[in-house]
Amino acid sequence: MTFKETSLPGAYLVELSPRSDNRGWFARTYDKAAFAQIGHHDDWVQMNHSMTCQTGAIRGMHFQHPPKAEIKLVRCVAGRVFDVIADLRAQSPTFGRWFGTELSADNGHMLYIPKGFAHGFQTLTADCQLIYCHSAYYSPDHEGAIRYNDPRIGITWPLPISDLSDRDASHPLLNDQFTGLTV
Ligand SMILES: Cc1cn([C@H]2C[C@H](O)[C@@H](COP(=O)(O)OP(=O)(O)O[C@H]3O[C@@H](C)C(=O)[C@@H](O)[C@H]3O)O2)c(=O)[nH]c1=O
Repeated sequence: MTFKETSLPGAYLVELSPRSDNRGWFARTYDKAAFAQIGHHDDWVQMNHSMTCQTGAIRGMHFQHPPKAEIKLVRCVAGRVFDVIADLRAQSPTFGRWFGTELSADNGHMLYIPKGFAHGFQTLTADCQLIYCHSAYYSPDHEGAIRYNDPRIGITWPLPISDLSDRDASHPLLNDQFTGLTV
């Protein structure tokens, strides 16, 4: 696997190195020693799997507040998604900026998302499935989110929105009082 740092420091696109033969291919998706090279030493304590039916659906933009802030490793295993992170780290030189990339079952890429980032995605095909590794347990009391269309972040989504949960449609917009997350 190879790690390519994104435009947001500490967030990496992880490309797999599949070995192919007549049967198909085999690829390592996590390697503790390899991830140590990018400074990752936490354990994964929870894995989640989601399926999103409609093309154009958005889920996000989610994070967990400290002390339950979490690192995520996200991979698309069916379909294609436009995966997005927004840097909410208080001391970050890229605070408020976003990064988006395509994750798909075909390209096998993963996105490594440090603590202090909001994460979301838009499906580019029907029936998209994502698998997440998390460094912290789900904690409803610490759930945080920013609105997918927050003008202070300005994410450019590739498709018209076909589906969005009521909750994701109503997250509060950022304001001057929000100076970032200390993680
Ligand atoms: C995230 C999560 C949700 N749930 C429950 C809460 C709810 O009843 C149901 C669906 O939850 P949500 O609507 O939050 O699902 P979803 O919108 O898919 O949430 C996910 O969005 C993407 C963008 C992320 O980054 C993930 O970390 C996660 O926040 O599953 C768990 O039981 N455990 C979990 O870890």
